[in-house]
Amino acid sequence: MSESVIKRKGVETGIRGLILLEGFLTEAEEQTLLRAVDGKGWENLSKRRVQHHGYAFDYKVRGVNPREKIGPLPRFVEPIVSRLKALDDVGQEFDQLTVNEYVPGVGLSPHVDTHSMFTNVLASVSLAGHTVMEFRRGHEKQALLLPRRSVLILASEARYAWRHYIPHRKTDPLEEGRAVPRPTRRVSFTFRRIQVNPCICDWPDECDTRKNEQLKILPGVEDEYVRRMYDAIAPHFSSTRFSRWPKVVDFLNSIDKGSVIADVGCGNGKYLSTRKDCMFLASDLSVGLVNVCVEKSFDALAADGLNCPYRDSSCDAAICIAVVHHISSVERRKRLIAEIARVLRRGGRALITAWAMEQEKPAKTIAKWEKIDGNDFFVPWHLPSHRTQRQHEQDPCSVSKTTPDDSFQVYKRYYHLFQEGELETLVNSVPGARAVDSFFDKSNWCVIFEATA
Ligand SMILES: O=C(O)CCC(=O)C(=O)O
Ligand SMILES: [Fe+2]
Repeated sequence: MSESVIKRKGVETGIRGLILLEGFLTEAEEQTLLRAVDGKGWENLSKRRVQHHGYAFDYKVRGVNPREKIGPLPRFVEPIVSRLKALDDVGQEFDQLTVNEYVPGVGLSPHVDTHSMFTNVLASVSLAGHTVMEFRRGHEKQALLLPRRSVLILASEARYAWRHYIPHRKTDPLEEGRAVPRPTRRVSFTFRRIQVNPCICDWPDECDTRKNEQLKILPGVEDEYVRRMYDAIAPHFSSTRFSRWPKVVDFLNSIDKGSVIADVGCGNGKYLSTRKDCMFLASDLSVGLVNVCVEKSFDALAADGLNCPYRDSSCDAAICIAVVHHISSVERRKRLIAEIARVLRRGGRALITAWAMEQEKPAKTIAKWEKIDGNDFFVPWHLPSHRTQRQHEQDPCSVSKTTPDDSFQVYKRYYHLFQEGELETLVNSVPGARAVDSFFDKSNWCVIFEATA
């Protein structure tokens, strides 16, 4: 088909970068494509059937692993892919194809195709029947009929800033108040091109690359009431932290000899000598605590657990003890788990522990702590004045208090306390992590998870 017979529409929706080309496929081409996909295996999702070609699609990350290429796109789509490439508005080769099959009542939830995973242009061809796709950006909403054999091209603003979805219904209200039933079947071919570089689009609010960058920045509360607080109290804190928790020791003892174990948030390094036959990669956000480890002749480096300085799949096991409760948002807590899962090899296990809301002696703990909001608290640390680094200086993250016999500075420590089930849910919400055990121990919630990717 020559480009001249293609009727351009969609620009009138006011969505910049959206183009709808009607009659993009001939009836013969449509039949060929449908026969080809029907001859292949479908994957059943909860409501629709799908096929993925080029790269496997992972719905948890709404994208693909660029290293897991299945192969080139199937031969039967080659003519379509070259015709799309020849269009001025496309001008690129596609290497990933998702085929979706919809029956009446089944739609697609609002989403923006993951910025960091795919390039600037997406193309979706409608076969076997039409649908109505809706687009949302803030309070703006537009509906567009996608006729059978048309192709929808989403580029720039339409691709990056507008959410698209197909309402889950059996009829669509079209113009003049007419209710038009959905066809018995619609099959769409969505073509994308994998991208390996971070997204540099102009729409940061919908951009996962930017959101991830943002997550790397230490928020003020963690900088002041975690990092600097530990720097200030490190030697005193360390002098109170020598007993090792039996559950952590049990976990470490379950790991194979010769393993590489990441200790993310290693504190004063009290677990680093547990397994002489394994290698520990120890890190902590607090330089003060890292210095304590170094003074004990351990190797440790100052690094944020949300940016572990290790290669993917480089560790066999990990521990992250009493760290995640110091992270001040759900997104950042997820990022910590995701980082641990990333550095673990597939099947590698991590033990993660966090202080519980369900404290065993609430009168001595929660009742005395300063509630910030929800399950977030400031927990005091009393640092005797003779242990302060700068005895005459007032550390900005502490308040001085004087008792008749001694004087000390009180440091506030930020904690998000976990409720029953919360840590497990958090772990399971992270792609590539799956909780395999969960228990309560000494006012802590503990989860052992496995890296699945
Ligand atoms: O069915 C369609 O046309 C769109 C599919 C889609 O948006 C997607 O798979 O991301
Ligand atoms: Fe999409």
